[in-house]
Amino acid sequence: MSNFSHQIRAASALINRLKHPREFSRIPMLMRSRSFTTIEGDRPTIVHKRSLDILHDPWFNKGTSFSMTERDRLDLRGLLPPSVMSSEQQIERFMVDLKRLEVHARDGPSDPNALAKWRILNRLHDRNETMYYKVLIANIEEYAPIVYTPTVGLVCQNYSGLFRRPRGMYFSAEDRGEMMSMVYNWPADQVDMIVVTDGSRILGLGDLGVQGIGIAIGKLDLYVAAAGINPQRVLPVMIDVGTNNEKLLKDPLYLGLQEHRLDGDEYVAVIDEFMNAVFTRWPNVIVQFEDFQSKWAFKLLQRYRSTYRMFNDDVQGTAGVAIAGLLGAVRGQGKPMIDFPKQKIVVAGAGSAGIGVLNSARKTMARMLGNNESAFESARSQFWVVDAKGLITEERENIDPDALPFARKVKEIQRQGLREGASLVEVVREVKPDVLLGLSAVGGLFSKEVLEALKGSTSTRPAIFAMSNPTKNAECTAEEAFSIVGDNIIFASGSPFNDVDLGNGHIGHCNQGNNMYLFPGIGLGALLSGSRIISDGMLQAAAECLAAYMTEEQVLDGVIYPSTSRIRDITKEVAAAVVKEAIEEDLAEGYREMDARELQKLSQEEIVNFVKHNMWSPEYPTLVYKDN
Ligand SMILES: NC(=O)c1ccc[n+]([C@@H]2O[C@H](COP(=O)([O-])OP(=O)(O)OC[C@H]3O[C@@H](n4cnc5c(N)ncnc54)[C@H](O)[C@@H]3O)[C@@H](O)[C@H]2O)c1
Ligand SMILES: O=C(O)C[C@H](O)C(=O)O
Ligand SMILES: [Mg+2]
Repeated sequence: MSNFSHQIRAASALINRLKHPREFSRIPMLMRSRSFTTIEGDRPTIVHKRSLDILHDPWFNKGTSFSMTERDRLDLRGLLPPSVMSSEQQIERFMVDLKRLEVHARDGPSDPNALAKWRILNRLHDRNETMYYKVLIANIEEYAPIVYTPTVGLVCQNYSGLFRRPRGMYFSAEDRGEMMSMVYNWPADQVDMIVVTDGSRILGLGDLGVQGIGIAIGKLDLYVAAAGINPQRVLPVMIDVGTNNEKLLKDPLYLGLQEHRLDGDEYVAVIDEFMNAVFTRWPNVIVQFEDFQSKWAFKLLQRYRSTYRMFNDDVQGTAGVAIAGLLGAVRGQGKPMIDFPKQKIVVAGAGSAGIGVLNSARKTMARMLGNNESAFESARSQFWVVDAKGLITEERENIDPDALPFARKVKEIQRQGLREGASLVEVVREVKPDVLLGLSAVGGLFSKEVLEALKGSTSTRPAIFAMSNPTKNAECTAEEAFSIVGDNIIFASGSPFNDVDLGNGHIGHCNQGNNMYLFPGIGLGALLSGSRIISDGMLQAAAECLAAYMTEEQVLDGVIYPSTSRIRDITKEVAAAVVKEAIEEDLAEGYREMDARELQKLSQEEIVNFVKHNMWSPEYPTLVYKDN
């Protein structure tokens, strides 16, 4: 199908799905004629170790849950207290310990116990993965902010002190020429998902060097919890090419290479070598690039996306989540989706995330306007982009080529009473936008003055997206947004905030606009489709699916993203949408016994079931010992 007709079809499908969100998102769960074997099925797991080696292996350890017969078979008798516990009892004991620290888990770093909770959870992760994921999945709303954003930011900042056991792999600039053999040091013969970072832009915390590995670990925790990727098949990776963080360069306890970052061709050669090595050992793996500084994020994406199964979460995952939220904000104003191209959008931040969102929002508008050149051009004029130097116009010197398509024309902005470099408050005051979206990494950027200016918005219900992470980098808090701009707004933030009591019996809803709603489904869908690449269409399908997940009633209540507690269900739907799109684009090559021809035959409902039955759940398998 040509790109053009595909996009037309996607636009009408989007409108259709959004008209009938329930039908699309609540596919009946009953199994139909076709049945699928799960990745694991009910087969026992073969282990080649016994005794203490089993107890010390978090992949196989069941702790006090080993039955007596298993204790006999695996030479464990006498190595554990005699009482055999059910996994529920095990969790109950663990939770007593964890709950001692219970204060306000959702407050992230402002919760003085967040790091202590992370430590307790991390120790469980290190000794018993099945139980760890059981706890995480059952309490995802409470513990996502601990193992993921925002606490993971604090973990990365304090990594040298927190480091106990290694998790994942480290490839350093000193490993050049060795990576192809090094990948064989990883114990798993099958790896489905790699999240890789070079630590150069960790959340809004800047260059954290080797300490950034925490981000890859946190993202993969969600891959297991939300997408049901088997934890034995995930691999967090840190590519340590040095750091430009002067504090770390001087810190005698820093665990990474204490030299300035490699750059230019040398840097690219390291990443090339890594990609070649991992795809040689695991040809079906999916590699998610995470928290690379913008300078490299786009270049590496362009370099690899048509040859490897990879995507950049900050550019592409964030774009999809933002589009879903922006469409939700239009519906939340009581307007039809098709009004999206009329929205005036001010974006603060023109880095990997901001530019990713802008490109995607512009394309979505253009599709709705007829998908031709003039539609694309007219969509451009809906955006005003402000970066560290103020409003970006054609007069900007040494303009970043990625930002150039969004530079305002001088005549245009003069008419609006603006100029090159105008401040955010001036832009908001003059433009009176429907949406103010922040991906600047500057905490408090949406100051009282800026929020006051937004009160002049021409929208009936202005939307504020304070998407920067972690909490202290959010452009404003939910409290500030509701108290200054008023009750009738839509608010979303990258890190979780509590809902706001508006004092009149009403609640100001705080949405979490975080790419966690998409990346696990994109990865799972790409894996199960067996697509060789991750196409724009697959990413668009993921975003549309998330947008369609919310009902009319919810969006009118200001709820534009689902609750984290729904993340496993959303991920399944998103993955199914990605698989379906891969099939339609003729990219799907199949997964295991489900080859491309079999995939082609599946109905929408069967695709959802196929996804569901390939999601790993944290249940202890029967262990069978076999000599190596
Ligand atoms: N919510 C999410 O899902 C999500 C996803 C990706 C990134 N993020 C967050 O977005 C932030 C930015 O990420 P990035 O990769 O684009 O970073 P980046 O460093 O590449 O870009 C930051 C941008 O903000 C601009 N900026 C700096 N100061 C500014 C100011 N005073 N006013 C306006 N703009 C200013 C910079 O000029 C730059 O264009 C980070 O905090 C990150 O955590 C959130
Ligand atoms: O990690 C997150 O919470 C979202 C995003 O990928 C970010 O870089 O901030
Ligand atoms: Mg990120």
